[in-house]
Amino acid sequence: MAERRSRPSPRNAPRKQAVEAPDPRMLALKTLQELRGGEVTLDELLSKHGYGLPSLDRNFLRQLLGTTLRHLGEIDAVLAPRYQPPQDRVAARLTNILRLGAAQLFFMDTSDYGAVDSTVNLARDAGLHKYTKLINAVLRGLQRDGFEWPEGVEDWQLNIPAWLRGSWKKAYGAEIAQGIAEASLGHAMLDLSIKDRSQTAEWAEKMDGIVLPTGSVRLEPGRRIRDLPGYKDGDWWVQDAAAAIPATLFSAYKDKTIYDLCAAPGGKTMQIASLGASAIAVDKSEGRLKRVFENLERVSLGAAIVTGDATDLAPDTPRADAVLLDAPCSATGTIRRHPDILLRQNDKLMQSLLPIQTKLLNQADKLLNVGGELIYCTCSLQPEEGEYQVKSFLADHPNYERKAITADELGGWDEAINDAGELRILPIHMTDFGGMDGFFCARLVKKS
Ligand SMILES: C[S@@+](CC[C@H](N)C(=O)[O-])C[C@H]1O[C@@H](n2cnc3c(N)ncnc32)[C@H](O)[C@@H]1O
Repeated sequence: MAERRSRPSPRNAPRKQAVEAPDPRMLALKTLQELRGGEVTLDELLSKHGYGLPSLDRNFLRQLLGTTLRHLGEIDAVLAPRYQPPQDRVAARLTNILRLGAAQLFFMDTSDYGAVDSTVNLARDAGLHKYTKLINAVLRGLQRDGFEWPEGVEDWQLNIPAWLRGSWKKAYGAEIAQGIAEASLGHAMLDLSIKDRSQTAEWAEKMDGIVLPTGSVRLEPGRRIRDLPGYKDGDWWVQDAAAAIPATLFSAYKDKTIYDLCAAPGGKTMQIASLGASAIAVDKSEGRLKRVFENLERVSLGAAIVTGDATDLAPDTPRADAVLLDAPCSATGTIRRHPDILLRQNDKLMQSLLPIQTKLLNQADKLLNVGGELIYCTCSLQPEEGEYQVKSFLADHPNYERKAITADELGGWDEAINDAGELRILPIHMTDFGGMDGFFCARLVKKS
């Protein structure tokens, strides 16, 4: 399926312009190379590499990378019979150049000539002169023969890595797993949280959006955030509708103190503060905490901010009435927004996060007053990071019990509440409204 994009400045643009603005295709290659490390996200790399690019080129960069990542399995399958990566250190770069070329050829509205020619130029500019003939031959072959679809497979089977397909099938069954996979390859809507929740309907009307049962305002994607009414005055912030649910469960905590562990960039901190509670935002990343400061400032809300590893807080750190733990996770529920997860994440990496989540849960217990509530959530579809973590925490902490999340708290929406009273949101939920990110949330009470 073709995806629309704006055209970048042509490669044969006047020399002066080419020197001033870096080639977005070269930046796309650089980004793909850096994504392989697994640590840095596409959004972080896009802000680094896209910074200062003219907006047309920045859009093209984002679209080229998004398209390549969403179709990576198909692209690799169509390249495989025509190209064996050379056994030298340029192999990864060469493969990524071909992937970018094939993405433009088959999934974007670049002309065939433009896709082949610009990819050959990219290889030359990247210092791979030796391989320009090979690239030209592979892409011309693809252009001539079209997309030769491997037999007996569907696109989601190629584009979603086997470890994810297998884990979703095991957790949810074959049919739901396929639905999750297909939905994950789509595009996400634009969701907003309104600072004054009593004004939600008015803001939705002003922005031509709808109000979801859970209270978020939903807009069509592609709107320029800064141009929307209320942005400058800080009347709302961008926050995925599923991720916005946990903090709304604290509606009875006005004037109470709540730890927001793993808080950056601060979506949930702003929600807690807007409920009239005192938020203590803790995050180990100084860089990401800057975003919390900036966000709070824009929306004129306040919170205490602590920079540090939440698993390593001083033993005399004061306790609070509630703790929200939005633990670091594989984020496999957010592939629609972050298609780089398909390339960066793997089973081993996900497994390596489990002990950190357990440690953070144990620390959350130390910070919570008796009688208080601990809300644990992750934007992962993997039960190891959600249901199993909670089950094992409860087994180790008999002084806790689940407090079921109810449909009343979610505006009557009950599709995602499981038998244990936890929230297990799947990307196939709320399809009539454009779907949801995958998400898990459980509420636990400290009885003694
Ligand atoms: C899922 S994001 C949090 C999103 C945030 N709660 C929000 O709603 O905007 C996870 C965050 O956990 C932080 N983090 C990871 N390990 C941590 C630790 N041991 N202590 C404190 N923060 C940690 C990361 O820096 C990252 O900002």
